Amino acid sequence: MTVILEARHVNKSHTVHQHEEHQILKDINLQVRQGEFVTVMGPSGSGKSTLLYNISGMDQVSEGSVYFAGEKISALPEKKLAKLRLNKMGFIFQHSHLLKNLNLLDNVVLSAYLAKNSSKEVIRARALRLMKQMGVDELASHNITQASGGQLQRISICRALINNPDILFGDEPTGALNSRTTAEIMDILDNINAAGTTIMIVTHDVKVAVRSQRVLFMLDGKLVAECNIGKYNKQQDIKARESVLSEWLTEQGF
Ligand SMILES: Nc1ncnc2c1ncn2[C@@H]1O[C@H](COP(=O)(O)OP(=O)(O)OP(=O)(O)O)[C@@H](O)[C@H]1O
Repeated sequence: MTVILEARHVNKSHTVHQHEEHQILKDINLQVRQGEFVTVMGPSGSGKSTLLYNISGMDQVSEGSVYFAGEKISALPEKKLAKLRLNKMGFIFQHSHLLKNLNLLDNVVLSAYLAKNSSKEVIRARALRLMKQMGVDELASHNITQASGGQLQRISICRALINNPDILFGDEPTGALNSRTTAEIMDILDNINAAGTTIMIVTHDVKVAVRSQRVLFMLDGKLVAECNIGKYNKQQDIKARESVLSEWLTEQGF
């Protein structure tokens, strides 16, 4: 299958205490195939979020290269990179980061207005269609204080999908949700992945990781292990997948 995202010998350092260099990512080599659903796990502080931000072009690697759909994005000027992120990538975070001075529909359409690939009418119709699919269309004219955490996360998924991205990145997208809402959001992500969108998310939660095809494990800035659990299908016994993954995580000392 085609590789959509690749990291080659990626290092990332931050300067701390004025001159001291702190190396966060250490020689990361990684390939994500088109249509895959990959999760990244590991202890707090191991570098999971840093990995996500550096391979999605949200942050700049210190050394090494990142390729997206065959193009070396780690060398792109910021303007070109921003355009590529806008058109080809979607992002969801632990907290929805929606704008409080816009209603929820306007939050969803904003990045499509910026991308200017379609008319405003077409974009609004697509946004309402997405919001309907996610069960939040009735909240279109509400603001962020008038929706629950789960509803806001559905809205941020609509926002991430509005430009029809090839890949969806998530940094703890269910981290602030209860277990029932987590399962609902994961059902949505399963469907998005089944429709062809590649997904890569960082999570602490086995119940989230169990939905992915491949789990990468990070320790002290390095990718140290991976577990291939195969594509999740709704007929499968989720408990069996969970126990395979939990056993593997125990082996990693998690
Ligand atoms: N901008 C920065 N400047 C200096 N250090 C940073 C910066 N960003 C992250 N770090 C450090 O890099 C390390 C990895 O952070 P990161 O957030 O990537 O870890 P994580 O595995 O996602 O952690 P968590 O699970 O707690 O979210 C931490 O020690 C953190 O303090």
